[in-house]
Amino acid sequence: MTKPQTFLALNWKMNKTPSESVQWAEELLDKLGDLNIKLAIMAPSVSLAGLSGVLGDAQVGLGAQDISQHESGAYTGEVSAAMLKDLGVQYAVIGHSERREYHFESDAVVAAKAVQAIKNGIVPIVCVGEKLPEREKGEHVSYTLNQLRGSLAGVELKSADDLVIAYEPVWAIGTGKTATAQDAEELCAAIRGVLKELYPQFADQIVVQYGGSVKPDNISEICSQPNVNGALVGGASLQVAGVVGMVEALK
Ligand SMILES: O=C[C@H](O)COP(=O)(O)O
Repeated sequence: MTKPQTFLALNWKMNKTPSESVQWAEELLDKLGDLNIKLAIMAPSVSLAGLSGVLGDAQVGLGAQDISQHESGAYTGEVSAAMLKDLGVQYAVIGHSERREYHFESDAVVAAKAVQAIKNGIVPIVCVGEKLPEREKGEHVSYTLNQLRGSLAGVELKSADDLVIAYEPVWAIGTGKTATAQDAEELCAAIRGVLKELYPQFADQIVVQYGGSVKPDNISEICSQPNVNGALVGGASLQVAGVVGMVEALK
């Protein structure tokens, strides 16, 4: 199987003001050489317009960190997929564990958001992954695959490029505890198995990322696993040097 192109997605979470974002992106573009991978910034919604202006048609893509499950209407505070698309947004993180935990997003809500994204030409990066108790009970595979099936209910694809999955074990997020490359491969391979059932014609080419304390030192080993096609990175994505380090490590 030919692996899909490696995709490094930078999830800034709730960091950087709009003006800091623009300055950061200008510095990154200045320091980045030619890319042999896909690279995109997942920014807070208030920073997307400014970033869109800076990134333009450059080789760095633009993503949001969430999307409304609704098309439009009386949903105060929500941002629709169509609004994001209009700004030039190409990707959206959907169902991140922080949204599942702090905003009580269920698998059904995650699936509805993924449907909205695809309908509007935005690629959802659908996040799944177990917490520590499931890992300790040895239930991490079944838990994550159940979550995946629920989060993809009713999600239809026209091509492999319509969807990205991120496997993020919650115990490894922001803790400095990285899953081993073998842990990442175990789950990413299992995820691909479910993708083969759901989307047999596209599964081999759907990008499956790993996320959780990824940094320049460990990204290469993790992404060299057969079923790992990139990373969703939080902490190490906040400094330009960290991003340049990860891009270099993947060369
Ligand atoms: O979306 C990114 C993940 O939550 C990983 O965050 P982290 O790299 O800070 O552990």
